[in-house]
Amino acid sequence: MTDTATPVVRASGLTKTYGSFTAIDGIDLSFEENRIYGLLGRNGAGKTTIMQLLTGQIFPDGGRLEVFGREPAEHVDVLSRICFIAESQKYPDSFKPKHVLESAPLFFPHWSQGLADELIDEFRLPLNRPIKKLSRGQLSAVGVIVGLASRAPLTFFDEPYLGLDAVARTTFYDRLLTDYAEHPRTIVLSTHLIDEVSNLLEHIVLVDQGRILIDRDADEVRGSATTVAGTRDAVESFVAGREVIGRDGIGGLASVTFMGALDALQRREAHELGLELAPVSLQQLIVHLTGADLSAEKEVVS
Ligand SMILES: Nc1ncnc2c1ncn2[C@@H]1O[C@H](COP(=O)(O)OP(=O)(O)OP(=O)(O)O)[C@@H](O)[C@H]1O
Repeated sequence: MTDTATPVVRASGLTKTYGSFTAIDGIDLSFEENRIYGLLGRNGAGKTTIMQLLTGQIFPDGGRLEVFGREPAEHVDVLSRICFIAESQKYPDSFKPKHVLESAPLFFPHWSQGLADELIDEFRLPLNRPIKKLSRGQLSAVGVIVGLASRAPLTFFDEPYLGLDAVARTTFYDRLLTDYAEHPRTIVLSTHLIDEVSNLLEHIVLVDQGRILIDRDADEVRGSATTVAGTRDAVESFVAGREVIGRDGIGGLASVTFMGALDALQRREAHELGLELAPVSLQQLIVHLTGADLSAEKEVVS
């Protein structure tokens, strides 16, 4: 990887309309090689549409798009480097998981059978059961296994966790991180479980109503807000006059998140008041930036 490498995805002014409705409104986007991107946003924001455009499944109505330097829909060699795990992947009626997993290596040149076999065990996937009889979580596991074992240079997961229990989701996140460390590639993860995947994400693209609100390094996004925790009175006096985006607490204890970072002096002041500076919840930040007000919702006051 070099700094001058061509981005894996480069889009400018990308637009997609459905009749008079503009689903994607002239966005600019660039995905670098070997990074994990979080594509975040509320229902209907345009996340799936962006992924469908980037994977050549639908055509843009305007703008320019290059994936691995080429227009994706028209180049088989580009498509062979992409894996897209859709939210509700459809399979032929007669298919069993073993059929999916037998055919996947034909599509993905970097396929790892060893990783697929380990994941089949970890997700306890019944290989011989008809796909239409699988539970929702087992169906999601099929997609997660294909997405990870494909080791495709550009892998999209569109809300891949539907029905997966907490253990299975943790397996997915852990395996994604360890395999990514050994086999770096570009991964784009669309999810609503923002806090759960927060530590995986290196870069955040926040979409709202077909436009991009944030396109920034995840640490920078986290650094754009601060959480202080301690006794309620001390916390409230410390945050007075600040732009509060989230409150949490119980009894005399409170934790409040506000926009902005603290300088060294303000950090010392917080320390002297007995306040702790805690990591910011990315979810709180995103909810705030996309318009909903959670400030009262999460507060637990006894
Ligand atoms: N084929 C279509 N015809 C008309 N409108 C569409 C079509 N596909 C998507 N849309 C609209 O485009 C917008 C973006 O949809 P999209 O599926 O990309 O959202 P999303 O961010 O993935 O949402 P969610 O988180 O709910 O899956 C929505 O308002 C949706 O109703």
